[in-house]
Amino acid sequence: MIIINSPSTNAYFNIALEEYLLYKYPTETIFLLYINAPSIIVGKFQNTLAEINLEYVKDKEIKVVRRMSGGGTVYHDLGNLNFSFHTLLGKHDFMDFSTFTEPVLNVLNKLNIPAKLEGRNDLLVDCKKFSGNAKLARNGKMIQHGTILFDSNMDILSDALKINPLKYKDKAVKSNRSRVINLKEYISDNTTVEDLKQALIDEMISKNDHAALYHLTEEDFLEVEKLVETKYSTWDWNFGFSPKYNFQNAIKIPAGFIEIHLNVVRGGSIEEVKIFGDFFASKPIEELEQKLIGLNHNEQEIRILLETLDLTSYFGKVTVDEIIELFK
Ligand SMILES: Nc1ncnc2c1ncn2[C@@H]1O[C@H](COP(=O)(O)OC(=O)CCCC[C@@H]2CCSS2)[C@@H](O)[C@H]1O
Repeated sequence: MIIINSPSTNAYFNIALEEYLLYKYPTETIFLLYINAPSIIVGKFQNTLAEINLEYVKDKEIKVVRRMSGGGTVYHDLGNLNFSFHTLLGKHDFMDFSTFTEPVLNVLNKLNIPAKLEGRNDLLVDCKKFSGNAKLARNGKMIQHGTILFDSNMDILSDALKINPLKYKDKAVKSNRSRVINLKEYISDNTTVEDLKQALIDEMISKNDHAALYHLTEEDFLEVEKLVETKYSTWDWNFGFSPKYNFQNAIKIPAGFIEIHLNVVRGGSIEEVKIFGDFFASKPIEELEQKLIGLNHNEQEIRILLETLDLTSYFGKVTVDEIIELFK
């Protein structure tokens, strides 16, 4: 067993590292640990925009990253530890989460934390969730990974995942929103998330005869960085990859209100647009609708278009910023 303690706290890097390891080590068992700076990790089959509070996330410079495994959206920060088991596919029951949550529960139970696996894939203490777990199969291997909320900022977690359920309609996987808790509340001494990480490494070394720590090489870094650049830091993967959806929103403007309906296809581009409201315009609104078709549902791209147009001729007196609100 290879144990890797990632030296990076960059969520793009660590999520890319998971994919990289699948191909670098097609047969080895790996135990990977990583901690990410503030970030939101979205499940592979989710609609990112429907799961996150985009304005808040941008404001707080929280990274948004889509991972390879299914399941819901979680928040990470420096108080949240992630653990990841990579094994040969077929060696274990793919539906069962207990084998790879057991080492974590062992360590926590030794610290007198009454943690348990509940439902299919959550670890709970006193009915509150501190760990979400997910799986994926690829290249003959499987990864089971999970979070551990140890000392995370729960206000930011909850604000970053606050959504308006009325704006998006889609068949994407939805998150299972739960009551969450930090394990720190169950520990009286000054144990840190790093101590917990070390305890997990010690547990794996003591239970596995051939466990050895591996340090990423310069070449590993370069390869992972390539994946970051081409996939894990891109809008196309993190947002555009979402399944098709319908979006609707309305705003007030000085003259009245504007309502919009968008159909967005996989890949993120706008396929259909309907705009209506009680504004008076000199130009037909269909002309603007037509210009929006083919653009990505992405603030930057829409802003570039809006800035070239005379919006007043469509809506009466409005600003670009007002109309941008319509698309959020
Ligand atoms: N960090 C963290 N840990 C545990 N639970 C969380 C966390 N952040 C948010 N949540 C809660 O879980 C639900 C979503 O639950 P849901 O069951 O929908 O999704 C998951 O659990 C996915 C776990 C993915 C684990 C990967 C491991 C390494 S990279 S990410 C969310 O709405 C919150 O209520």
